[in-house]
Amino acid sequence: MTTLLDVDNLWVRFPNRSGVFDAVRGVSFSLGRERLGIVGESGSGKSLTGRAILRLIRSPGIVEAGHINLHGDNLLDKSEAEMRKVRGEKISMVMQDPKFSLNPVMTVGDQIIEAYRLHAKASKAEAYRKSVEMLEAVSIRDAERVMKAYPHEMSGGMGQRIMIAMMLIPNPEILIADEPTSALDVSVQGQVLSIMDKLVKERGMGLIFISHDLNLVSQFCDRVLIMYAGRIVEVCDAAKLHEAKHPYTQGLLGSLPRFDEPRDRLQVLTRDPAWREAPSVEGRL
Ligand SMILES: Nc1ncnc2c1ncn2[C@@H]1O[C@H](COP(=O)(O)OP(=O)(O)OP(=O)(O)O)[C@@H](O)[C@H]1O
Repeated sequence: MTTLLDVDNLWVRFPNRSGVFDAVRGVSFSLGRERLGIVGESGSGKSLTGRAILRLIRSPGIVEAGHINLHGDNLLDKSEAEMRKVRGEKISMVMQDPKFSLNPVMTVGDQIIEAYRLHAKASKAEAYRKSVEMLEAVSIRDAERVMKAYPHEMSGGMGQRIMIAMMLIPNPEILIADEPTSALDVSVQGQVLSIMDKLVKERGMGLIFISHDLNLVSQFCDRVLIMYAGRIVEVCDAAKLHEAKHPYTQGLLGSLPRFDEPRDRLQVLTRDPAWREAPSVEGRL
């Protein structure tokens, strides 16, 4: 499989009064034209890993890595202006709550048209037509009405699909989706997942899907990196996640409620201090 992105020995550090807190500790992995899940409990470093790739870690946070190569081109060597281009054209990121990403005082239509015209020379009428098409492509019915609406008038699922539509305008090669469906109800979640699935299969996009939901990731992704305390503790084929070997992954799986095997009590995850110290596992293709 072609490697789109290669992350080598990534660290994210935050200086504090007592020294430095290492939130991501030497993570290495690659991404092909696949659905790569990153799972782990809250605070394990999943979101920071995604943000660090796009160089979105704010000061005083520090990002260090051997390289973050996009087609062999190291993103760490790029200027801020070049990074804006990467973010606009090559790698897009969808966050959990689209309401924070959409401008509240502009109609949905004006925002999509503006985003479209930033990337392609087009008349307003042409951009309008394309924008309606884009909304239809993410299964929004009544797209013309939605174009006239403001973000607060949208449901969470609708907002998320609009964000995805906007992210697709530049036809990015990589989409980083950070808990993109956790605020959505199950049927809308299914629609959003199937849109992302299509992008991977039909456009050959690479998807990094960050989630704390192991069941969802095992069903939706191809490969999974399991993170604990800023490191990758295990890498699995998603379909084989239930055969995972690391006690942390087993513990996460054991603490999930199941319908087929009702349990009186859910397992409590006891953490072994040695897990923190073990070197990060490589998640390369
Ligand atoms: N700006 C910051 N300053 C200091 N510590 C931070 C900062 N941002 C994140 N952290 C810490 O880094 C760790 C990893 O954060 P991260 O957001 O990557 O976790 P996560 O695995 O995505 O968790 P969640 O599922 O809750 O989003 C957490 O302990 C968090 O408190």
